[in-house]
Amino acid sequence: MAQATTHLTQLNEWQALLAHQGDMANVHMRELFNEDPQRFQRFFAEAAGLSLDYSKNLITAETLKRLMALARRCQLPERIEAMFRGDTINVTEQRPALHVALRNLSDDAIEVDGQDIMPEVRATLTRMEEFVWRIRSTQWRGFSNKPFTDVVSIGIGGSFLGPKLVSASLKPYWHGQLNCHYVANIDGSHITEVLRHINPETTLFLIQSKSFRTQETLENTKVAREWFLQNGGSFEQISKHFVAVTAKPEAAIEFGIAEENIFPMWDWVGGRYSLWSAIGLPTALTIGMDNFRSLLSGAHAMDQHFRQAPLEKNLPVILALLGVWYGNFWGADAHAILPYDHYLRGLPAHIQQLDMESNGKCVTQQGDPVDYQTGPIIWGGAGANGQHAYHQLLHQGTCLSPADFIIPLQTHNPVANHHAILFANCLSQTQALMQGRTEAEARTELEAQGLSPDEVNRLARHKVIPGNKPSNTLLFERATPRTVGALIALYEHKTYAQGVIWDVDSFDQWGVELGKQLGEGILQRLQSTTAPSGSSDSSTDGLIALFRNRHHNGY
Ligand SMILES: O=P(O)(O)OC[C@H]1O[C@H](O)[C@H](O)[C@@H](O)[C@@H]1O
Repeated sequence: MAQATTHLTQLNEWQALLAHQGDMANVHMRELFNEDPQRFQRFFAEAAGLSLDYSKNLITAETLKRLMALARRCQLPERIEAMFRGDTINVTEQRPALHVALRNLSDDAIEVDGQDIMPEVRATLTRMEEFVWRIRSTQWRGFSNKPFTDVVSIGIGGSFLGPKLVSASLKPYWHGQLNCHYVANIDGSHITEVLRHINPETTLFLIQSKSFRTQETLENTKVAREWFLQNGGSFEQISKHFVAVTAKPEAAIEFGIAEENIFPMWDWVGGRYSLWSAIGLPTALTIGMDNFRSLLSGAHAMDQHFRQAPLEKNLPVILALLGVWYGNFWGADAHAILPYDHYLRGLPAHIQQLDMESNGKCVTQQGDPVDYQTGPIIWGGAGANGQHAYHQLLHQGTCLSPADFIIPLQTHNPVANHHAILFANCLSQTQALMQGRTEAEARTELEAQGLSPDEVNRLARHKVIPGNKPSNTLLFERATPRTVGALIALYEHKTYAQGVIWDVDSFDQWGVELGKQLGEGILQRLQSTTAPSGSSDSSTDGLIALFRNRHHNGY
């Protein structure tokens, strides 16, 4: 879909932001807070059980006005509607991106090619419900008639990170009898370590692959099947233990999965947006279908907010525009996701795929090279751990990485005074990033410690913290299925809104394909038992030779 921003950087709204950044360049956030006692209330928004304090940003009301003007000029409201309507917003693959349909709990129809897709979505949820019930109630058992104790999900990328994040986030809701494991990597150690601890009689394998042709997933599935057959299982019993989720059922059947054990996926769901589909089965098995539906309802609440709230109060839009502000006007090329919640520690990895695979693009939807920065490097980890490691760079380093601090008001595990201490750590970080410490303050502190004037002179400048580093604080009551659903959907929509501003296709991932294509040729050269034919660059050839010397003496 063409939009009005082919020359984004030439737009008046873009130029106005450039000029405004010049005005803001020497303003310190300390001053902004001093000048306006209402700053917290002014830059605070809520939706779907999430609260966003975005007052600790390098912004004024004027900044927001100009960012909103850019969003309107880029037709963001129309593009949001286009996504919900099922328009072909994935232009290179010529299809809609309808993850919102998977959590559409309203009665509204959503059409793809004139066909309402909601009946199929609802029917799949009902099938999942029945399946989850049969496993959890022990109606469906393993080959020796024992109930299942372990679920192993085999999948990678979007068929791994999302469900793994949700499973870990909702550990307090796990069914006591079922353990959940994930195998993704084509590194024998991953599957070996999982198989080492489970029993084939009581293990259910879920093969998760939209395309059903992902090398890592298929190779790991072969290993799992072989292990099953060598440890008491038979060919006839495979259907009791192997279930697949895929948009290519014929490939799964050919691979040996029983037709009745295949759950559908659809072309109109991107892998990194698929945890809401049957790809969420490992999660649904462990937390139960009621909780899985709550997860969907949280995401649905965020969907409605994204679709209906004015841009000025719209959480995903605010986060998206702040990202544009820093990436395109302040030179930031990274963004940190810092969950202060043990259960949410997988969030950075999921958002990393979601955001970087969606907006790591260098041409517009029309294929023209962009002359501005698109998606940032997403990184992060759990707080407070990071404070004792990489936060140093946030405080005193030379690169700018705005950060989202994410923390619940209440913990699932009230141990001693831990949660208050955790909360205090989180707030002290955002405060330190914002206000920093001046040289005068550093000197006063050193003098108060009784240091000599020489020592004060020697140390003061090292103790200066520039501050003025932007952060958002995202709060919610507790990590429940509903809030986790809303939180993930928030980042999905932020990603889409940024893709709209940058005019990129947020739903394809052609860059990933090149490595896969080259990998096939290299594998052949590594494994051929005769002298390998073909050559490429000297580095790759040299590394291939090292591997071959180790594995095929003589060649
Ligand atoms: O679900 P699959 O078809 O196996 O794909 C798994 C993953 O692999 C690909 O390489 C893509 O980069 C991901 O977006 C995708 O989620």
